[in-house]
Amino acid sequence: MILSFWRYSHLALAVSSFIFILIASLTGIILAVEPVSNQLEVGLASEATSEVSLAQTLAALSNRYDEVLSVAVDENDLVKATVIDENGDFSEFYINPLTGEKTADLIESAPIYQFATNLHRSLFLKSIGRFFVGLASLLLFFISVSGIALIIRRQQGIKRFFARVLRDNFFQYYHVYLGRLSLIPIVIITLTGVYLSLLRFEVIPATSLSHDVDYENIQAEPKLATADFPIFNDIKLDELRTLEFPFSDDVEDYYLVSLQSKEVLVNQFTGEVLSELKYPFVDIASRWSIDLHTGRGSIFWSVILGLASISTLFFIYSGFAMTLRRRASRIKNKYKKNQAKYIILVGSESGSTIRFATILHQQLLAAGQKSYLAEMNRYSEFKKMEHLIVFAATYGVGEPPANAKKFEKRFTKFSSKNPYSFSVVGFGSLAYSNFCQYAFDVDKLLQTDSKAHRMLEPYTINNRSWEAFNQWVNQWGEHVGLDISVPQENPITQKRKKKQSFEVIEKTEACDSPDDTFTVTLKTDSFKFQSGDLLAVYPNDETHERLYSIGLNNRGEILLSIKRHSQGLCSNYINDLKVGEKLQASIVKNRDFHFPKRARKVLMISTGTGIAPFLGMMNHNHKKIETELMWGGRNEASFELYKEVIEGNLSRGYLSKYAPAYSRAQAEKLYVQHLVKRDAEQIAALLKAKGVIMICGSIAMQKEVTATLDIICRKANKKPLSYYQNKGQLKMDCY
Ligand SMILES: Cc1cc2nc3c(=O)[nH]c(=O)nc-3n(C[C@H](O)[C@H](O)[C@H](O)COP(=O)(O)O)c2cc1C
Repeated sequence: MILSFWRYSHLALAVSSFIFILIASLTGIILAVEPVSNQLEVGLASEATSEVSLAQTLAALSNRYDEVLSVAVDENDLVKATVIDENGDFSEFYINPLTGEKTADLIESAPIYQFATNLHRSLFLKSIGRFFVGLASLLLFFISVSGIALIIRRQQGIKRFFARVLRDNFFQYYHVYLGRLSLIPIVIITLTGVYLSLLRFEVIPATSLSHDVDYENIQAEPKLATADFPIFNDIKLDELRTLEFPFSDDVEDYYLVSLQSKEVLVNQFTGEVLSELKYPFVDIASRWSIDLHTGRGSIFWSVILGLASISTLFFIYSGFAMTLRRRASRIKNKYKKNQAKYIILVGSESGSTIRFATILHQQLLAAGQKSYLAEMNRYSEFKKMEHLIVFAATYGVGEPPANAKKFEKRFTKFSSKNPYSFSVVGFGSLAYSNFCQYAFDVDKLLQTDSKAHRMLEPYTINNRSWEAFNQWVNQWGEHVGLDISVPQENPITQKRKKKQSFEVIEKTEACDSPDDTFTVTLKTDSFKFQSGDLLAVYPNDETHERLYSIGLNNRGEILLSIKRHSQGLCSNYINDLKVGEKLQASIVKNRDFHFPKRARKVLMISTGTGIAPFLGMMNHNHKKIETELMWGGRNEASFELYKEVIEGNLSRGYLSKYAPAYSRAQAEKLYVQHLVKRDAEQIAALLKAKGVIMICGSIAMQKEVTATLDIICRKANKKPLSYYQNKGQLKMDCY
């Protein structure tokens, strides 16, 4: 519920103000360039410093010009003067404060900046426009606040606000990632924008100082030369905002000196201070607001403001892309809830699970079955229900998604009168330590109903795998006696990966290996990839793909290790390829499973063909990061396939240690989790010292190893394994 509130607020605010924010961001980008170009343009003009006094500058100016009207220091700290020259002409320019010499003309704002300024400030609509711009600024501030709440929730706590973001999909990832980076500038831009609007509409009253001068007793004697006024000798140029000269020779007219924090009136003949008043807070705050909002005077801050504006454009785009994706997964039903025999309930946060559920729902309808699809929060009594199917994603720390939070309560409230069968499918990601936890919780809950009969064990689907979903539908169809199947081509991730030919340049034969395993080396020209990325191979048609973990050999070619399954379409297809032949495949980036660039120590754990990415990683461990490989296979003979690479890397120092766990080499079975347990102390120390553990291989092995690691972490380091996983110290790619 909490999440929904923030999410809907975030979205509603964004929708209601998006046009204004779009205009403000676009013009903001243009306006951020102006202070930078101004500073570069007047780069040679002299700066005001604490070395030069106002008196020195005034003396220099009076030697050069007939009449001086004012001296000012601008936001770039450059000194400018307004003078009347020998021809009686009025001019304003930058000066050298020591000589009074003109150094540069004043910069005129280019038409593009004037246009952008007007649009940015008032949309060319004067007061009404200014009002909407101010309001949009306030709304953007609230969007930022609701965004902070969403990030805290997503990152599982305020303390983890800046912890690594686990990558779910492109838009979500960068929305969060950039959101955190640009948060502070955006909050500053919005608050200062609101402040300036309040000032403009006099909600915050503008201040003017009211000096109390004793005109009765003003003296014109003793007369001093301006350059000898003690106050002008005391004022250094870096303290000055402006100095306005007296209008006339009347003794009542004075010098008006604006300093950074106060305003001073100075007798034009004697140099006596007539009045001195500090600026009120509103004035100081206004100057700060203008500087912070416009970036004037600071190239660094202008660049930050420009980047924040660009990020805002990305937030608009990615935010709407995510929303459209969610809306695309709205639920439609043909039958009423009490008419349907098949009830499909779905728990989904960002909508993808709804799309899987919809596909099953449509297949059932196409097969002439009465199916009803609903969100888990809408659970109630379904009078004709015979089969309940729950598709549940997991969020937070093994928690239900937003539209399933009320499920438990409703499930205990509404009980079914008739017996029914149920099957739970969990949607999650192995990148999280509580893989599909919520689906298991739902399965447990359903088992408490005496009318319910569990037809299938909970089935888990990692990263929206279409293949896994396909398999489950077939399995479930068989159990309920329905001939249904899902489309072969994944309609959810329609975006096709770019395919290319890969040439086989080396290969071993599965039949020569005791484990029916072989390696194949492939070459391609243009794809960029790293060890740990995946190769999606298409055996004979476009629809079936199989993913293999890539290792790079010394020449930068792809090395795959594949176990041939007797019925395996893809493994047999690759095994039958001859050197020189080509296969169609594409690269799938797997950024979360790349070799860490900065870790002090790395422990690689794998079984069977899961060794492939690690072979590649060690081949390219040029920095010689201390790296150990634990590998589980049947016996020494299984190791033969990889022996040359491993021994070569051990002797080069690219691999520090190789620890095998041969399950069948001795009477008692030895698995990698036993090695992990044996080396518990070193592993706990490795994690403490910011080392990284990488796991690749079967899911069964992954479960055993992570359970053992969790015990070690809790015992030795008093922290769960998820603590290290969240810090990016545990990387997994299991299948
Ligand atoms: C913030 C966040 C937390 C997540 N937590 C888990 C988790 O604890 N366990 C898990 O298996 N998957 C977790 N996932 C992965 C999602 O369950 C998975 O991406 C799922 O396919 C999303 O389905 P949906 O699009 O229907 O919401 C998480 C994803 C995000 C963005």
